[in-house]
Amino acid sequence: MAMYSRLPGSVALITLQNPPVNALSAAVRQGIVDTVQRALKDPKVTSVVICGQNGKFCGGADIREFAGPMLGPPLVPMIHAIEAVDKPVAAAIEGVALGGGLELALGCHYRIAHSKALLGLPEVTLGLLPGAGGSQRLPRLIGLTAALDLITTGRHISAAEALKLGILDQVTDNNVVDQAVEFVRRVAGQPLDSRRLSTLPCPCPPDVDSLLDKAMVKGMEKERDLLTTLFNSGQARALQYAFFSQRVVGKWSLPSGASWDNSAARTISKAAVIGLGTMGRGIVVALALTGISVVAVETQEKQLAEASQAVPAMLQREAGRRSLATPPGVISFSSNLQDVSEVELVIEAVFEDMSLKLQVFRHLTSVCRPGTLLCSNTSGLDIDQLAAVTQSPGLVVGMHFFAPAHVMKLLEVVYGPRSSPEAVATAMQLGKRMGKVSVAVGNCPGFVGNRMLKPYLEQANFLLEEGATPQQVDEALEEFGFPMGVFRMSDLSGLDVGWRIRKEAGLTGPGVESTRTRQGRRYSPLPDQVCEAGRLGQKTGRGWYQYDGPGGRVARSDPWVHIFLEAYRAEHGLVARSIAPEEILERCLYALINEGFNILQDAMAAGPEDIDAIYVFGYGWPRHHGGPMFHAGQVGLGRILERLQHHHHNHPDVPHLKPSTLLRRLVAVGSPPVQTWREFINKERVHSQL
Ligand SMILES: CC(C)(COP(=O)(O)OP(=O)(O)OC[C@H]1O[C@@H](n2cnc3c(N)ncnc32)[C@H](O)[C@@H]1OP(=O)(O)O)[C@@H](O)C(=O)NCCC(=O)NCCSC(=O)C[C@@H](O)CCCCCCCCCCCCC(=O)O
Repeated sequence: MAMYSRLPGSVALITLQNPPVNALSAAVRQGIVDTVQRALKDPKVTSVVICGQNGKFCGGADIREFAGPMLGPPLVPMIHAIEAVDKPVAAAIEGVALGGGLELALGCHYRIAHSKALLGLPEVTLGLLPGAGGSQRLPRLIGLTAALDLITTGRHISAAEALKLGILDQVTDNNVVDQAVEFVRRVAGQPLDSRRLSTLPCPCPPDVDSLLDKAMVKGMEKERDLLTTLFNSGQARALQYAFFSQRVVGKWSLPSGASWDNSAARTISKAAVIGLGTMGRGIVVALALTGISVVAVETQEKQLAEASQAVPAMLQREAGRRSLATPPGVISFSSNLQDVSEVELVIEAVFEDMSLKLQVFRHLTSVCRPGTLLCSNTSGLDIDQLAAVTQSPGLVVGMHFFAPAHVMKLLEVVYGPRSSPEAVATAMQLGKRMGKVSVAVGNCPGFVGNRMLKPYLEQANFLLEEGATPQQVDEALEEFGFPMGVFRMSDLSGLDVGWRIRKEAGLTGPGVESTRTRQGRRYSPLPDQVCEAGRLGQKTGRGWYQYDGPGGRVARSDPWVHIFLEAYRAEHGLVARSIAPEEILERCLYALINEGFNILQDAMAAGPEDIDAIYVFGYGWPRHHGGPMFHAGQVGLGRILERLQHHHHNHPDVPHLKPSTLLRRLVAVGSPPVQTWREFINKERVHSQL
C-alpha cells in the first residue's frame, strides 16, 4: 500500500507501507500508481516526495511474489510513468534503497538520502539482474564502469559513496523527508528533461566500442529479455531460496515447543573462552568485535604467550577489514581457570577429547557463579554428557564454530535434552550479534554438518578404492561448484582430525585388523594408511596431494599417491575401473543428502532450510544450488531415490546409501516442494509415520 498526504506548500507525500522493508508488492505498486495519479490530477500540488514507512525507503521487489504469477501493475511502466511526470518527484531515502527500491528512486527526478542509508542493486545475489530499468538508468547517471561494478557485485554502498558517485543529490543527517520536501519546493518549476535518466545518453569510457553504444539504445528491451531468462533459471530460484533460508533459521524452534518468539535471551557483556588454539583464538576475536569483554584462558604457558601476541593482531586486522576504528571489546589473558568466576558465559574450546572436556566442565561448574551459561565448541561430542557433570545442566549448550571462527559465518547452536530455552535463545542471539548465521541443531554425533559430511567422505574414499584418483573426485565436486573438492579440503583441515576420531571409535589403531569391513560395514582404511605414512595434509606438505613444503597451499598431484593406490588395490584384489564424474557426484552428494533426510526424520534439524543454511555457510555448498535439500528437490526426489536404490543395490554393505524412510515417504506423496517439508514432517510425526 501507499499513503497519500498533502503537505503545506503544495507538496504531495507518498509513503510506501509494507513492513518490514516496504517491498514493492502488488498492493504497494497499485498504491504508487494511484497516489501518483492523484498528485498529478491535483492542481494545487506542484511537487511530490516518495518515502518509506518506519525508516526504510524500500528493500526492492517483493521476492516472495517471484514464486507465483505476477499480479498487479508491473514495475517497469510504473517507474516510467513517474519519470514522465511534469512535477518534480524526489525520493526521500532512509534505511535502504535496494534493487527495485533503488530503481524506483532512479525513476524519480531527485534523490535525497539520510547519511546512514544503504543503496545498491543486489539482484545478482538472487540470480537476477536489475529488471526495472536499473541496468539502464544507473549507467546513464554514473557511467558504465561504476554502474557495472555495482550491478555485478550487488554490493550495498553508503550514502556518502552514493553521493560521490552522483547517485544522490543530497545527503543529510536530519529528517530526510523534511529535507526532500524543502528540496522539491526549491526546484519546483525548473525543467525536468535532464532529470529523466532513461532518456539520457550513456557516458561511456573512450575505449568502449560503438557496438555497446548501439546495445544501450535497445537496453530496456534487452533488460527484459535477459531478466526473463534469468527469472526462470534454477540458479535464481536457488539463490532466492538461500536468501529466505538464511532468515528462516533465525526463527528457530525446538521439539519441546520452545522457540525464538517465546524464549527470552540474556544479553551477554562479559564472557570467557577456555583454550587458545586456533578455534579459541578466533572465538575470542569474534566476541571482542561485538564489544564483549573477554577473559581468554589457556593453561599451557607457551600457548598462552603465543596467543597473547597473536590475538590482538588478529583483532586489529579484522577490525580494520570491517572498517572499525578501534576494536570494541577488551581482552584479558590468564592461565588460571579461577579468573572466569565473574563472567556470564563461558565457551570451552579445548582439544576435541571428551575426558578433557569433562574435566574442564567439572572445574567450570565449581568456579563460575550460579547462572553462568556453559558452552562447548565441540564439533560433534555429546552435549548431554557434558551437561551431566554440571550443577545446572539446563545452562549447557554447544556452540560449534567453524574455522577461522572470527571469519566463518556459520554457528551450530546445539541443544541437548536438558538445555533450557533461555540457554538456546542466548546462544542464538549471541551468534547473531557476532554476525553469524546461527542454526539450532539437535544433539547427535557430528550434529548436522559433520554428521552429513561422514557419508560424503566415506563415498569419496570408496571411489578411490574403485579406481578414481583424488583429482578426479575433486574436479567433479569443484565443477559442481564447491570451492574445494573433498580431498583438497581434507588436506587443508588436516587428515589427523578424522584419524583421531576413527581411532576413538575403535575403527582403526593398534590391534584392529586391516580389513575393508569394520563393525559390520564396508570401511576404507585408505585415509588411515595415508596418515600412518606421516602425510597429514598441508601442514606436513604431503597428504592426498603434495605441496611446496609444510604449510604450502598449492596442491599438486603426487606420484606417491598413485603408486600407493595401485598397491592398495592390488593388495585387496580390487580392479580399477573408469568412473564418470556423474557417478562421483551421485555417490558423494546423494549419500550426503540421504543423511540430511535421516536428520530431518530424527528431528535433529527443524527443517530443510536449517540443513541448507548449514551447508551453504559452513561447508562451501554452492549457493546457486540452494543447499543439499533444495538441490534434492531440484533434481527430483524420485530420481534421488532411484539412484540411491541403484547404488545401495551395488554396495549393500554401505548403510548410508540405503534410502531414508522420509525420502521414500515424500516420494510416495508426490514429491512436494521443499518449502512444505517441515509441515509434512510434523504431520507424519504426529501420525507416527516416521
Ligand atoms: C533490506 C534488508 C537489508 C533488511 O535487512 P534486515 O536485517 O533489517 O532484515 P531481514 O533481512 O531479516 O528482513 C526482514 C524481513 O523482510 C523480508 N524481506 C526483506 N527484503 C525483502 C524483499 N525484497 N522481498 C520480500 N521480503 C523481503 C525478509 O525475508 C524478512 O522476512 P521475515 O519473514 O523473515 O521476517 C535485507 O532484508 C535485504 O537485503 N533484503 C533483500 C534486498 C534485495 O535483494 N532486493 C532486491 C530484490 S529483487 C528486485 O528488486 C528486482 C528488481 O530489479 C525488479 C525486477 C522486476 C521484476 C519484474 C518481473 C518481470 C518478470 C519477467 C519475467 C517473466 C517470467 C515469466 O513469467 O515467465
